[in-house]
Amino acid sequence: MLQLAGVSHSYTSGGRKRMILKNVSQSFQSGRMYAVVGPSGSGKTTLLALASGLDTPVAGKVRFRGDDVAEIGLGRYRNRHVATVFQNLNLLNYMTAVQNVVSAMEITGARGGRKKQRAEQILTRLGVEPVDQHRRTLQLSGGQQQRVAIARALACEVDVLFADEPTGSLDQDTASEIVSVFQALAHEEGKCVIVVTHSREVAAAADEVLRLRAGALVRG
Ligand SMILES: Nc1ncnc2c1ncn2[C@@H]1O[C@H](COP(=O)(O)OP(=O)(O)OP(=O)(O)O)[C@@H](O)[C@H]1O
Repeated sequence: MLQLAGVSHSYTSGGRKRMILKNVSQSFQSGRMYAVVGPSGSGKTTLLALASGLDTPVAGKVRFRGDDVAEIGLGRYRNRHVATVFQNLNLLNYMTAVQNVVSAMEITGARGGRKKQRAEQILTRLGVEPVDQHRRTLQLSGGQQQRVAIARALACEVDVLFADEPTGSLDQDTASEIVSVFQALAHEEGKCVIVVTHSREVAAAADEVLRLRAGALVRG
């Protein structure tokens, strides 16, 4: 489904170049949940940015179903095939949960009518109660906001879902519920779910744990 082939990346700051990822190769399959772990600053978010088409590696390729995403076009790849739940969620807090999901459909150019009904269906599937679907997201709990952010990401029928530290601000019970949502998306809906996390519980729930250290990505 998604493949990193010899991916390297560096940043230059203060005139010095620092290699963050060194010749990383890894395949990601549909129907599986992956956890990317590693110490702070090891390059987890960088890896996510490259794999999700937000940035281009300095060397190597990111392939989606065999095609180089640079050739698909990063914008098209991001719009049609992948979605990301960012750490800060990026919700429009003055809007309701449903309006947030509908606006994501409009921004990404989702086709078809009945957007509101489709948004309600996605939110219901993710466990947001009907009464909460029509409240402003500002009034929702952290766990509910996280579900709305996932629903927004799923507003288009994407194949790959990325999440950056999705349980960082949640209590343990709510975090477990969100982890179950990711597992269900992988195992029941066949999505490829890639989660960057510091949490042992999230890592333990993944089908595969990938560890970043000194620019290399290793299993386990
Ligand atoms: N745009 C940038 N310009 C320069 N350096 C950057 C840039 N983005 C990230 N870095 C540096 O690259 C390194 C890897 O950052 P990254 O955010 O990928 O790590 P991380 O593993 O996600 O860290 P954390 O767990 O703290 O979120 C860090 O040293 C960071 O300061």
